Amino acid sequence: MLYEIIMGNVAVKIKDFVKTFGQTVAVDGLNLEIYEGEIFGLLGPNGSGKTTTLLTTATIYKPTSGDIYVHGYSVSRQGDIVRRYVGIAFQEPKALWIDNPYELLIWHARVVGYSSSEAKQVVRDVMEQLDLWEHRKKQFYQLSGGTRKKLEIAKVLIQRPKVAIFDEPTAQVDVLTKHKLWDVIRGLKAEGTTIIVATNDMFEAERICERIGIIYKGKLRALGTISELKDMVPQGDVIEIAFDGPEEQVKKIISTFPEIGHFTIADHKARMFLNKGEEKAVSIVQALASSGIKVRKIMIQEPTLDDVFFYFTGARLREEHGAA
Ligand SMILES: Nc1ncnc2c1ncn2[C@@H]1O[C@H](COP(=O)(O)OP(=O)(O)OP(=O)(O)O)[C@@H](O)[C@H]1O
Repeated sequence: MLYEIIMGNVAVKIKDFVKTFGQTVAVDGLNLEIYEGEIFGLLGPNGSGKTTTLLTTATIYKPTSGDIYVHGYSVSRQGDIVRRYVGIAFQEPKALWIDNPYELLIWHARVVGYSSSEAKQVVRDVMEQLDLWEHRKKQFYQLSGGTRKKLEIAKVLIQRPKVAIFDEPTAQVDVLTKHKLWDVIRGLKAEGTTIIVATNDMFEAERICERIGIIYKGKLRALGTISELKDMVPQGDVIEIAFDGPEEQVKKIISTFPEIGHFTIADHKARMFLNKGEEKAVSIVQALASSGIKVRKIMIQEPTLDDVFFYFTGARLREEHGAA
């Protein structure tokens, strides 16, 4: 685990939330609570309803039915108050009628309440922090994908909202920049910010999210910490042991462990499928060793988040959008 999770006050409560666009049901009865100070990940492939949920939380859309509450305030009825709590980094910069990144961030800083001189200072600080300063006067079309993402994230850093929302913050961004942006997000968490990240990248989810909601076709399919979700996959862990000794004997020993769902033995290698493999591996190795079997190599593999996603949805995250 990356962080200790303390389930505290609810920062965002999503209650029976439905959003339709014409005939399209984008979100279909979502219920979810996000706790103050956590990094929560909404994990799902393109089109699963993540952006719609985030944009509604940020009061850009209104729910078709149900509601979302931010620190107790309804996005449907108290949007003005909700907007004081929420900041969002969109998938792509908007407001591109503004001349350049610097002017965009100055405009944003003024909107969120900085005076003119404060705005200049905070914009410069944040642009320097994100290595954006050299791009400040460029045209938007000249910016790389990574720089555009940073620009959106800069808005959140300027605003310092209580609830910070990031919609696919590192999609199509190079690895170095990804790490930098993840550090920025962790830094906000360290300051006590509640963070919601929408992602279809399981590595991103593993790196930064403490709890995850798996969303697919507008519905929540599973919820938990990453290790809880992995443990929910029946016999999701694999222990592979290479050994010297008679295979028949190894088969007998392994059969005495009821927690091993099934196993195969071939070429002096046993592959066992079970849950909580890390906890069980020691006793399996001890049982083999005390019967005179020499264990040459042991490998424990837990399910990937893609396996978890498949278990709950029948679909693959990777296939549907090709995450690296
Ligand atoms: N403004 C809109 N008008 C019509 N349909 C929309 C609109 N926004 C989203 N949808 C549809 O709602 C569904 C959910 O889309 P949404 O953007 O919320 O998913 P997502 O998981 O965020 O995916 P992506 O990463 O592609 O944004 C999709 O079928 C999408 O086509």
